[in-house]
Amino acid sequence: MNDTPLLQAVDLRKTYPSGRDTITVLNKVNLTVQPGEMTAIVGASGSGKTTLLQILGTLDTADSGTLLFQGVELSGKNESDLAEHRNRHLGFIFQFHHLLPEFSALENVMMPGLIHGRSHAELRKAAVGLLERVGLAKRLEHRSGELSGGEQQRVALARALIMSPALLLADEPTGNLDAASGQRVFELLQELSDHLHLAVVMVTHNMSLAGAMDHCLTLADGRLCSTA
Ligand SMILES: Nc1ncnc2c1ncn2[C@@H]1O[C@H](COP(=O)(O)OP(=O)(O)OP(=O)(O)O)[C@@H](O)[C@H]1O
Repeated sequence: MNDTPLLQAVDLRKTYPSGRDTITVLNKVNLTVQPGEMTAIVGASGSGKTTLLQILGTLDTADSGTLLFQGVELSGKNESDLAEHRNRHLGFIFQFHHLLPEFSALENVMMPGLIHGRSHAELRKAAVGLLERVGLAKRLEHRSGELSGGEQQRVALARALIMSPALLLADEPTGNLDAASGQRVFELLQELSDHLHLAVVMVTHNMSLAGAMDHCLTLADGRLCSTA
């Protein structure tokens, strides 16, 4: 059996300049994510959760430490290789979802696949399926700028999943959803994790969701620890 972790972060350190000083946001952060595992990251505002997620997604770099994906070190790769890595393996969902407001929900979800040359018919089918699963079957042709905040967040989730990523990095994906929609999004992620081995690393302030995931880790004082 291949037990190479999907993602492994070793001794990540990240500092930011702050006036004459530097602040250490991450200090020897270690994290291992196996295929299909759901990991919650919780912590106080400003503790570095978003910074960590961005580094795990290669959207930012650590000052030191190692990041491995399927056993391959990413640290030395150039930007075009990293972009290819993100497109092939990662899905992102952030609080600010960056949908294209003039395009329909369906077009927004299909967009990443169209850019990468997938067939229109196959993509449309997959996008419709995902939008149905996030409860937006009746909003396919709505322009995304005319959807509610929660609906836009669900479109963003469907878009993040259209390329069948191995790892979804999610920053507060249920933050602006009502409880029922948040629960539905969470159940969809659980189903994808169970059936398709989608791994999820999710920053959340929702402790009941965090507690329902395989692992719940707290970021505090630059360190990541198991939540008691
Ligand atoms: N580009 C930057 N330059 C300087 N400081 C930064 C930068 N980005 C983040 N920080 C600082 O790093 C710390 C961690 O920020 P980060 O956004 O990762 O926290 P967070 O845990 O995600 O917070 P929240 O829960 O409020 O979203 C904060 O003190 C923030 O001010």
